[in-house]
Amino acid sequence: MKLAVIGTGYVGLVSGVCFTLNGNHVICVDKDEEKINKLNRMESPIYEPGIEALIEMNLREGRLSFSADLKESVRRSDIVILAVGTPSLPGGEADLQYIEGAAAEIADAMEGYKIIMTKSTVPVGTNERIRKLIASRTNHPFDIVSAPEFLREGSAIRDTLHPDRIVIGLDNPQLEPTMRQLHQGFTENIFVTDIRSAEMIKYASNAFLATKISFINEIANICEKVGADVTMVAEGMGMDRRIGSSFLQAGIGYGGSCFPKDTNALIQIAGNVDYEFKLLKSVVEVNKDQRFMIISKLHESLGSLRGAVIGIWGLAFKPNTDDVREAPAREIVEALVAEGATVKLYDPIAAANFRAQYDHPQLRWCGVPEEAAEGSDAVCLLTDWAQFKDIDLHHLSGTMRRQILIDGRNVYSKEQIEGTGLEYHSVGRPQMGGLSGYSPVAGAV
Ligand SMILES: NC(=O)C1=CN([C@@H]2O[C@H](COP(=O)(O)OP(=O)(O)OC[C@H]3O[C@@H](n4cnc5c(N)ncnc54)[C@H](O)[C@@H]3O)[C@@H](O)[C@H]2O)C=CC1
Ligand SMILES: O=C(O)[C@H]1O[C@H](OP(=O)(O)OP(=O)(O)OC[C@H]2O[C@@H](n3ccc(=O)[nH]c3=O)[C@H](O)[C@@H]2O)[C@H](O)[C@@H](O)[C@@H]1O
Repeated sequence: MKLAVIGTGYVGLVSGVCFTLNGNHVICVDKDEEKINKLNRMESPIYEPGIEALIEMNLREGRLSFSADLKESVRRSDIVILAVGTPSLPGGEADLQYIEGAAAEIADAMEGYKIIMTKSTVPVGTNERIRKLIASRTNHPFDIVSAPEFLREGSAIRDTLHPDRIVIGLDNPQLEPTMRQLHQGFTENIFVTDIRSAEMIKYASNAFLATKISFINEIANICEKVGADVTMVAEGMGMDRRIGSSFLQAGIGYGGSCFPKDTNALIQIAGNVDYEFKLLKSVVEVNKDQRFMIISKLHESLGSLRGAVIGIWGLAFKPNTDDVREAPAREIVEALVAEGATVKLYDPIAAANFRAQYDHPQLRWCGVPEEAAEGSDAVCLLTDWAQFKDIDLHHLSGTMRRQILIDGRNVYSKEQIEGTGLEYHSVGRPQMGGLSGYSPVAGAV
């Protein structure tokens, strides 16, 4: 089959490249000519392990091409996939301007029957809006399919090629065989449903995962006060298959381009039909507060932060990505600057993106994690990059002005901390290192 994928962000590029692997011909389209030029030079505009090798292989084998010409690409395709952004408007609801703009361009380019498949995350009813919009601009026949995407940044290729499930929302049952053929080899678990339910499955899934994270973060906050260890609690909970062990890692909360945006959008979707989604509102509120736990722990150890030097390890919203969209690090760094600290920042790949969005005379940019720690009063680990696990903490402690390590992602074990001389604080675990162990608050036991 011939596909045109509109938008070369994570979703468009990764799904476009992966659709070539089961024999389809794919044109990845973007109106951003800079991105298309980069891709034609076999350079990926996104950081995703393995993507450049796949681009190179498929370009060479002639199954993949890149174009800024949407009209021509649509004309040459049987299936047109919408993978443009749906960012948040100031009120939280999804901004559909890119979806509507692309749909109008597709309609104007059509010269025959097309399947228009939406991979972007869109509010319930959007695919029907797309249908009306296209029908108002062309007499050519077409069908609409909702195919929400569940990939994660950093493991996007594996998630696409080996998904837990593929969700397909359609109202023309004759499309089902084509949809199965399109996804052939990815998984047998293809869940076919109606369009509105497919749209809702995407928001409900992201909201549920965000809920698990905020839930375990609140349990962690309680664990700290009662002397329990949240990593043990999560492990013990996760053994119950009804609960599951994933997304129970306590820390400084979720960030990224999707959970914050999609939870707010679902609150709005509910609000539009006069339903107050109280649970999800709390999930968002808990997440907003959780990052400031880092600042509270710094206050506990250092008192005032005026004149303090704080090292920051990790700026990306999670490891294996250079994405800093809605990264908790941003507000933490801003708070440190506002309190008068000098902040030494290190991230293996996201520093340039972070700096492009936020810079300040109190910030010092570091090339290695040890440099960010040197002369610091405290180091705060905000992203669980694998490299941090292997740092020589004994040596590090000797280079710091005060030996305080605040681990916002529970990376280190008791064994790694013992004997380093570091006063170590993590999330929801009994205190280890320089200070004495936990002392239960009155009434807790
Ligand atoms: N980033 C992720 O990990 C995931 C994202 N999603 C959803 O997928 C959608 C896309 O997200 P990202 O891939 O992050 O997108 P992105 O926002 O990074 O990129 C979208 C691209 O579309 C292009 N574009 C916009 N209008 C266009 C037009 N009319 N013609 C051609 N190109 C156009 C833009 O230039 C941009 O390069 C969103 O709805 C998002 O919620 C879903 C699952 C995972
Ligand atoms: O709709 C989307 O865009 C995507 O959003 C998330 O994917 P992603 O944002 O790439 O990253 P995750 O791995 O889900 O992590 C999100 C955030 O939650 C945090 N997290 C995750 C898991 C956990 O146990 N604890 C935790 O704090 C991470 O540090 C990160 O900040 C979903 O996992 C994908 O299924 C979905 O397709």
